[in-house]
Amino acid sequence: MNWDDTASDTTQGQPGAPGERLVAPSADREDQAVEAALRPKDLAEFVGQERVREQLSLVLRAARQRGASADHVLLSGAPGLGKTTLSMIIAAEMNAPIRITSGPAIQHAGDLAAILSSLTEGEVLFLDEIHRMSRPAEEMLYMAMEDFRVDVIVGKGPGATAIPLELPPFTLVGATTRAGLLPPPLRDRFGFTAHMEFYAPAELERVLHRSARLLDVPLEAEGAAEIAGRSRGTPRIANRLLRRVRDFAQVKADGVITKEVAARALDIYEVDARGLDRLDRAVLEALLKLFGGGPVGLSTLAVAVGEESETVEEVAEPFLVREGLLARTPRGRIATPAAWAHLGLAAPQRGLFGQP
Ligand SMILES: Nc1ncnc2c1ncn2[C@@H]1O[C@H](COP(=O)(O)OP(=O)(O)OP(=O)(O)O)[C@@H](O)[C@H]1O
Repeated sequence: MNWDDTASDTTQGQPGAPGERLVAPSADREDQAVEAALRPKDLAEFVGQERVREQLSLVLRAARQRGASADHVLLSGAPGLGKTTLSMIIAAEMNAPIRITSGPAIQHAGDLAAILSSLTEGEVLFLDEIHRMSRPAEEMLYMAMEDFRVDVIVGKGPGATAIPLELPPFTLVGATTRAGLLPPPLRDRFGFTAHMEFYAPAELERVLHRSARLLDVPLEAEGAAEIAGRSRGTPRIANRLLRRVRDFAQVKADGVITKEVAARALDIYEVDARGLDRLDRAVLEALLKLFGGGPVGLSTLAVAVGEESETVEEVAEPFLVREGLLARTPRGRIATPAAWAHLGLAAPQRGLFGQP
């Protein structure tokens, strides 16, 4: 098979700036366009998250038996793990319509009142990034969740009056990256809270096989394993990598995604066997090769890789820490023995107190 000229025609615009990263967990425009087609439609189709699925299935079945709307549900977890998908499944399982909005879109209590007052009985309201709602809207939500009622304030100053507005029973599904970001009074008003975990490689393989079937892409078991291992525990990233590998398989091979095709394609896109991309590797390499594994301060490390401190701290480090390759200590960033091993370098011998 001839792989020769691949690097020159497939790396255009990849992966440089954080927004363009192939391994970014948040959705880009292409993801948004194709994700609807790949979303599982019911709980049985939703891969992994066994405990959440089991608990949610009980909550929904009990509500259906009572003929009532389901309890409010809070979903916490990193981007791309399936919170939006799950909210749509909740609506589908309850045979109810769904309204989708997000915290940042609700800046005034009036915005929320308008949405709440137009809900129909049993409707599911999905509020993404619920921790980013404005304070007055948040307070209005407390009452809406508990009593299915809001007070709409009319007028200003001493003449202002509160007009109570009855709401039909609805189910709020709130999503947040961290439940700890929510004020306790809001958190307490959810009847069911689910924390979504990163997916195991075998689960991502199932996600990939399902997506490949829907996209009509021939995917071998070992090809799926290769992509899953590089997908950072995140279905959205797995699906995105699958699309890039499919392009490669189509242009440079016979269309079938084998282990070799997947590895070769993702090497070209600089997503390594553990899911690190160019920026992650640059940070790790600087830490090991320039600073002997640390400790080194964040700003020094950032200058060494030619990035802003925030980019290193918010874009590269969380995954490196999660993978156990880098640790943040009061004295600075340090590499773990796994980091040396991952880059194929020998770790220096250290003295009792960490000095080389
Ligand atoms: N458990 C799963 N099984 C199969 N596919 C999944 C699963 N979870 C997520 N996906 C796929 O990953 C994509 C991203 O999922 P989704 O949009 O629900 O993530 P999210 O957690 O809401 O992300 P964000 O926080 O960025 O909105 C979807 O297209 C969906 O197809």
